[in-house]
Amino acid sequence: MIEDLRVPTAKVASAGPLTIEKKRAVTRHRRVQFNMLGNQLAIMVNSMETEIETSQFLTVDDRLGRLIPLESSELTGSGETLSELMGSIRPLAFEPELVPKVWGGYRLLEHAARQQKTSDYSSFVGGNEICRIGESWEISGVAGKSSRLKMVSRHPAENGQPEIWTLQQLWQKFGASLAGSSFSTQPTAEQHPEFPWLVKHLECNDWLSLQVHPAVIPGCDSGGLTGTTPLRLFNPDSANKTETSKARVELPGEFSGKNGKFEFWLVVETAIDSEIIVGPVREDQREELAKQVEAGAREYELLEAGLLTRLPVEAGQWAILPPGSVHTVRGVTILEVQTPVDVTYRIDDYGRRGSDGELRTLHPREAARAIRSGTGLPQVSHSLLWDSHSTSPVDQSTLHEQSSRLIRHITAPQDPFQIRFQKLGNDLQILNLEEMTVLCVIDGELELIWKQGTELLAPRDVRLLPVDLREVSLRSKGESVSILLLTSSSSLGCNSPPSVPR
Ligand SMILES: O=P(O)(O)OC[C@H]1O[C@@H](O)[C@@H](O)[C@@H](O)[C@@H]1O
Repeated sequence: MIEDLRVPTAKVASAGPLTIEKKRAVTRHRRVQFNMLGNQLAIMVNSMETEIETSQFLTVDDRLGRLIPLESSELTGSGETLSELMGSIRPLAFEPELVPKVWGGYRLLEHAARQQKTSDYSSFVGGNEICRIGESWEISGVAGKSSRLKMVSRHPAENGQPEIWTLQQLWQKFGASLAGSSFSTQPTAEQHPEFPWLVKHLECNDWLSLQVHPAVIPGCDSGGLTGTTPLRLFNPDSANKTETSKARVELPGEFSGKNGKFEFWLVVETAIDSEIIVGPVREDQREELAKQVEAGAREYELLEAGLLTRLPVEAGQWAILPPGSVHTVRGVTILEVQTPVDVTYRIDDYGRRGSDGELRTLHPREAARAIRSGTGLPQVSHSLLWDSHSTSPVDQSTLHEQSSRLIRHITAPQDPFQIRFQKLGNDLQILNLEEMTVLCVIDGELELIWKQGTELLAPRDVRLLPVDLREVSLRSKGESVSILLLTSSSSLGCNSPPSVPR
């Protein structure tokens, strides 16, 4: 039987993370886990030996249903600068967070286990049963899902436990060390600046939902949720596994406008049947696509109508998906960079059921609205999407070859972030950090050298390079290494393409 969970109120921000204000997260001898299943909050009650108490506010990590402390920039004993906090300034590594998905696989899980030299996979899924993992969040400042810094602080908290910093906390406290003073990282009355990028690895073993992301998250756009909704409790001990609580989630009537979700995908690995579906193919199809989506059209109908196109994909191709682009993909692992908006509207999910056994929710109305307010056509590299006579800006990247190095600028200056792909040889290259940079290793081994240290990075390793590092040196350990560099749009227009001096 489920005991009194004493959940007073929960505020839902979009369909994403919940913030629950409560003094006791746990009933006697039971651990309570929270999970967003579709549009419902599920609460899972596990028998536990010990009681977990917290006097803090909690946020709900809706990926694995774990409770995590609410973000706070009020950590104590932490030093005044990033350098003091960490002993010295260095590239920042974060704990990857694995997210179960119906379309996922086991490669991200295997990779995480290899990294930590463990064969206990269950530790990566919160002690739950091993399941398909679709996403590994590498760099995130998204509220309630902010990445945890791998390094332990030099200053243990008073209770002797090392402090665990999240990226969002670092961003708010040491924003200038990370990004320079041009970035505003302090909250104002109107806004609470989030870390500007979200970096994930995706393993899409099966098709993602056919989906679209919004250009703007308008008022009342709560992913289909309005008013209040009863909490659904998942209880593994009860016969029908679920019970309904009297507690209700209070949904805000309005969300303030927020910039939408712009996505970049680099295809890293493919299978035999790797394919991508995107649309609209032409601007003049946007309204028709929106109409059919609103009327509940399935993927095959949209393909038959020529409103979407289906293409084979290979490793090394990339896709640029501005808000309002309809897309899905299968048979790939992907490095994904996006603006930090965790809102997806599903058009078709091929009748799949989520971990709760229920059909995953579709959002035809919201999806149609997102398509109408789209800000550009989806682009897939290598001119695969449009034929060579087309004037569409299929491949807007510019290519520079310098001896053993190859540099490709993928994004356009007006895009919300800048992506640069580089292939390096084993001669030393100096990267001047004029702005905060995220470094992702795609293929090969990379030696990363900075003033006080050096580190050997492998494929799928991701590091945040604070601007205070000033410069790092890069060198391939083998014949060559492929890396992706992510920077902001701020300095773009002026010094594009940025130089990488020897
Ligand atoms: O709604 P599902 O199918 O789970 O897909 C959701 C996922 O879609 C992908 O395209 C990306 O946007 C991911 O960041 C997102 O989490």
